[in-house]
Amino acid sequence: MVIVMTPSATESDIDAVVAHVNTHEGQAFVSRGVTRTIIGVVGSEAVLESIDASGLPGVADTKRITAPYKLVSADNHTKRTTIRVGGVPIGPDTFTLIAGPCAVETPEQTLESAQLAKRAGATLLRGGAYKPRSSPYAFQGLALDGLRILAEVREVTGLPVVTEVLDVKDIDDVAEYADMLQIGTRNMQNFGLLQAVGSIGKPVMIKRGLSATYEEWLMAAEYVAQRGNLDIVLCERGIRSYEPSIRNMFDVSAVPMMQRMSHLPIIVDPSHAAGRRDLVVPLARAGIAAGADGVMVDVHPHPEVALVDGAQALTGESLDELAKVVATLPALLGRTSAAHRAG
Ligand SMILES: O=C[C@H](O)[C@H](O)COP(=O)(O)O
Ligand SMILES: C=C(OP(=O)(O)O)C(=O)O
Repeated sequence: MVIVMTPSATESDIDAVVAHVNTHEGQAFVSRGVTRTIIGVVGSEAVLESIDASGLPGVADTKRITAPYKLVSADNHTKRTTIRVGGVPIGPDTFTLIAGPCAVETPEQTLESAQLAKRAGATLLRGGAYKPRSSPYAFQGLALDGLRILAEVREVTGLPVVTEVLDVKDIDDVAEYADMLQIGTRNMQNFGLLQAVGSIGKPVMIKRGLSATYEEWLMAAEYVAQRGNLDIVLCERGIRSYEPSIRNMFDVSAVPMMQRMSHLPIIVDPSHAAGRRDLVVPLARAGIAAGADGVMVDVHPHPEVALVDGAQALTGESLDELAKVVATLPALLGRTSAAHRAG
């Protein structure tokens, strides 16, 4: 970490900062320049976490340069990044709705879901062909057949496809059909998978791990970036909590925090956070209001017979309600809707 002093900082301001660092068991190295003084601070992660010098007299800025994630860090980025998925932008100036079925079940169900999604304002289609299920006896997805269905539905609707890859052995297949590859919550720290998707040159969405800290999440993104791929979208999807009436605890702070810690786009998935239809739109509203660059939701034409996560799928009135929110709220916050732009 470095602490940058203002040009008018006095010797006693500098001494006070050094004393502050020392009382937190850090080591301070004072470097005096022509116009200002910079204090380098060395210490363990915990020590650096505990030192907050930002409010001390004469301090202009504090910068952590010891972050274990560097390429995805906000440091040295004056503007947050916009990435493109099949021509659709995701970034700070636009708002992107990604919607579709949790799982690809049949060609008809996928097409109907995509049409519902598009009508609600989605410009990207989500849908899982490889499903990460808690039970090995639960529906695991249609695999390659599911990918082919997604590609057919893309042809008909024009919606680029976001779909999950679970295993390194499937990356080539998924990359052949997908416009963006999704790393699910359960694989956020599957480092071999992260490195492998980082090498294929297609956008990657990284969902926050079930109990991951912000730093762990960004280190996961760093694994992808380190392989040369900076086209990464972060997705907050709720974390494990002790509250049984909701599936996961939607962490709205993750949105502004990711925007402070990283230059990458951040979207939210209120469906997997809530696990129940009646909470999806309120959580989507909260995510958008907090500054999310997009929202990803599950939709299904007949949730009562869905093979995965029917309880959280939007349909009918709940989907209409979401459509109203995405048509109005992002614009109020100065965002334009992310229309498809080729190239
Ligand atoms: O996207 C859906 C996931 O595969 C699903 O949420 C997994 O959860 P479950 O297998 O515990 O139902
Ligand atoms: C499995 C999914 O989500 P998560 O990894 O967040 O559970 C999904 O989006 O299909």
